[in-house]
Amino acid sequence: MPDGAKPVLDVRGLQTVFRTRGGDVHAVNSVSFHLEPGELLGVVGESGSGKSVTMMSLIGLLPMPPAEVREGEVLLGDMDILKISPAQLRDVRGRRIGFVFQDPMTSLNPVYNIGNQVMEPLRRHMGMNKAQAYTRAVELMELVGIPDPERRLKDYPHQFSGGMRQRVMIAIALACDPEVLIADEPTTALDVTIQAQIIELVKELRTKLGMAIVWITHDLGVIAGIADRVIVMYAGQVVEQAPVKELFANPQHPYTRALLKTIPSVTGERETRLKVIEGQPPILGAAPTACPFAPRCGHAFDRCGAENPIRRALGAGRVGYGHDVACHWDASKGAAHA
Ligand SMILES: Nc1ncnc2c1ncn2[C@@H]1O[C@H](COP(=O)(O)OP(=O)(O)OP(=O)(O)O)[C@@H](O)[C@H]1O
Repeated sequence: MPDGAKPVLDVRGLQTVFRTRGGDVHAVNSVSFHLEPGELLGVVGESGSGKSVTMMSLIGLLPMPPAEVREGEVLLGDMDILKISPAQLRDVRGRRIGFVFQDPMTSLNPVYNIGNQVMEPLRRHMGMNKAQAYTRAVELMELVGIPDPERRLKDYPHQFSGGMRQRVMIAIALACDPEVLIADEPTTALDVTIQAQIIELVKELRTKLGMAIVWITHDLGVIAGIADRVIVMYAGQVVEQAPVKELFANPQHPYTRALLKTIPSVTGERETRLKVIEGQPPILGAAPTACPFAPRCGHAFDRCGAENPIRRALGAGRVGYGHDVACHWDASKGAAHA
């Protein structure tokens, strides 16, 4: 997409706080990113970096309270979906934005058969009658590679394997032909072979259907195989953004560099973790005023403890397009920014 063309989804300055008895938790701190038509945007970061809370905030799936979206805009086309009514949001969610989560067992209702659950969004959002919804449900089951769809629609979630349940979730997410699909660690609970099959399926569906996808994972190895562009999150902030090849070839942020070193490598028969990043991502009681990665960073200097760096573009581009990073240390020069 040329710089300046209209994104499908444009998230600007999103800030989400949990109000807990122990005080506020600043889970999402001024997050901005956009999604281009048909692209697959990877969102990476360790557990607790704010990936899920960001996505749940923007589709209104967080329990409020304790969560509170304090600031930001989420533009889906021209509509700010943070400002619409709960009923309108329910319609957007499911019809224009589909989502798939990590554990399909908790997302599927155990007391309804699969047919009911695949047909539900078609009847609710697309106004289909029972016969139309059934025909479309059979098509969807075929689309996601579930054999013998007519028989399988009568089955209940517990009669499906983990991988097949995730295929059902994808069928439900795609039922209304959404513009955006949000997949939050969709393969984490699955074993490696099934994981690879689901990733292949999503790649195939993307080519066939052309929707834009946000794929959340802590696994950069997965991202390398599927994403067009990546945002790296730390402490509820975007710390780096780049096209996938650029990110792997020329990582700038010390956190991204450390994450890249944690990609498992296969040595003989054994998978080894090369290096783990020492320490933990912080739980923030206030919006960060210093660089939240500084305590774990080998390049930190005075300024990092005093000022939270804002994202700056590498080269002539704009932040959010091309390559940008939020760091006081200039990786290309191996020195602090002037
Ligand atoms: N209900 C809640 N109450 C208080 N804090 C919460 C709540 N849910 C999430 N958080 C906090 O929000 C921050 C971001 O969590 P989030 O789940 O978005 O991280 P994540 O990057 O998606 O991690 P994971 O990969 O483990 O899902 C964490 O510090 C977490 O402790």
